[in-house]
Amino acid sequence: MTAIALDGVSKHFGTSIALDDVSLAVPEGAFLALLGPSGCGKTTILRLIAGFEAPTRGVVRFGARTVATAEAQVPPEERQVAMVFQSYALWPHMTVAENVAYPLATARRPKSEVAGRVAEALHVVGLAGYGERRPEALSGGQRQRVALARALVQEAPLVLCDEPLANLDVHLRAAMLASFRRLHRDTGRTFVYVTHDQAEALALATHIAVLDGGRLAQLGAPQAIYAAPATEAVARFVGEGRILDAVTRSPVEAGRLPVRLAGAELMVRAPAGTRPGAVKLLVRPENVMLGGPLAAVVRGATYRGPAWAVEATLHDGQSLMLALPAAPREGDRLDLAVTDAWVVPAI
Ligand SMILES: Nc1ncnc2c1ncn2[C@@H]1O[C@H](COP(=O)(O)OP(=O)(O)OP(=O)(O)O)[C@@H](O)[C@H]1O
Repeated sequence: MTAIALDGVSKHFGTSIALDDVSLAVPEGAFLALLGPSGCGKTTILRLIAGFEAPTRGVVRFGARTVATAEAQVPPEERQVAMVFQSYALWPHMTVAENVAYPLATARRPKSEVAGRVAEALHVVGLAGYGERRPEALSGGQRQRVALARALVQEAPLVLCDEPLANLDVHLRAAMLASFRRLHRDTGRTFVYVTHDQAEALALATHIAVLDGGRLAQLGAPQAIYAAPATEAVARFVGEGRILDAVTRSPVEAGRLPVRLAGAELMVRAPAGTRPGAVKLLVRPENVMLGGPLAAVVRGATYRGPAWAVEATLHDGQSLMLALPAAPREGDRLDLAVTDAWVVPAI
């Protein structure tokens, strides 16, 4: 069953086009990450789903129910969505428990029920026993977990998150990623999660929608987006790697294609319909090994902890990245093999 669908949705703000003919659908229980650079339209999609904006064109549906067209919109409070913001949006004068209880109190639920559900939500986010504190007496990560508990305490089947980890340091982020993943799994709710951080999207999502300039560039599973980006923009935005010019004379057979790169023959993956001629080849660092037909010269290396990120130039002047356990010297010669690469579809 489809949880959320956008059908031909555009959103204009005056003359500025925030979204241009976006169609996407995800099933119930999905974790959809909206990913893309600043200004690509992520927050606008979230606000259209929440009901804070109306589409200029197109339809927003929750399951079979139409919640918005250009002409008519269901108001936010009738959409059964819970929201988690980057800024936490906690009331400073209320205790943690009162903050979490707020949506239930405004829904006039009986006190006995509220207390039980608040305690349960705080337990789920790992904050049992923190109910009587004020938000100011909590760390950033704890505050974000209060905001998460407040979203969970509502019976909303849909949880919308707007860059909830953007203000947290790297360790808290890692811990919160685990919390989000567990909560998604345990509650079975549908999450829509805005982020410009590809690592977050890859770690959390069942579905990633990559946006580029207000258009949907690709919707797919994290593994599919990483292994087979649909456009050059997606290839550059998700994961590391270089896009190199190569040439093929053959048609694709069973997804495989022989290409010529800097004088060497490689077998790579390619989308059906790739035509003979010039192609763009995405080569990721983890697929470049020592010992192969590509002569290269080291241009530089950056220490990354587990390995050195090395930039090497091929004899035609194009460069690629690889990981090496020890630092090479600039000017060192390497013989490289590319074990996997993807022909980025031409559009
Ligand atoms: N209320 C508004 N009025 C005018 N333009 C707007 C409004 N809201 C968004 N926009 C424009 O629409 C485009 C998409 O904005 P949106 O906030 O959805 O991007 P985003 O991908 O969430 O970016 P960020 O990661 O920086 O938050 C941007 O060019 C933005 O300037």
